[in-house]
Amino acid sequence: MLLLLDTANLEDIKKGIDLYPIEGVTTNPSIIARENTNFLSRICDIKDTIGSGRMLHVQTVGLKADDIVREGVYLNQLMGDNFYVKIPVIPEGIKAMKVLKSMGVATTATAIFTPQQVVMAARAGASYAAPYINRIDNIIGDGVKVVEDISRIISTHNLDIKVLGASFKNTEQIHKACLAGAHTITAPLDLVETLVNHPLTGASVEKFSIEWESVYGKKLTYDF
Ligand SMILES: O=C[C@H](O)COP(=O)(O)O
Repeated sequence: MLLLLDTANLEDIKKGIDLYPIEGVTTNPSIIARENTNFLSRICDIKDTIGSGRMLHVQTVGLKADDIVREGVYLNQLMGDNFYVKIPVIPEGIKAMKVLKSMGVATTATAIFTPQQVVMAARAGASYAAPYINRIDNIIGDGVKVVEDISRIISTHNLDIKVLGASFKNTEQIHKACLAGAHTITAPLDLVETLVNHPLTGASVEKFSIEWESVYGKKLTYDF
């Protein structure tokens, strides 16, 4: 179970990798546009910030297979290790996944709303599939059930693809997607923080400090 940050905000990425066991970053065109900055220099800054040991999944913007492949090859050469070209599961995207697979470039299938899209992406050679849990819930679907079905199809048919749960809006969706078999989760930093923070944890720590300080004061007893 891996945890990624779904953001292109450098401050959030720095804070996230400093505090938490973050294994990488995912972006899409909306996330980049929100930063309103130069796309390529921001992607390079993200890569420099996370290093080569963490994954980076960057989405293409082309709508034709040739354009997607051209973008993918360029970004892959620029980013080096641990890079995934994130491609929507439109027909031209599936074609691009096949071509990139034949060129040895790793891809992540995104904008997934149905399990059959994952079957298609897996056969086309994608390494990850990103179902949009909250966007499915928003159309009165069941995002977690889609993850469950995807996980079942992957294991039943021994497909070589991992589930990268995306589009989360609350902790419950993340919790249930993990139970449903999501291999990796991507979420913005504020949501990742809700996975750690709990009022009773905070209250317990506060009580420890009060009781310690009532006897020993604020100083530690260690002789560093
Ligand atoms: O690229 C995938 C994002 O996780 C989509 O998230 P969103 O539904 O919050 O825009």
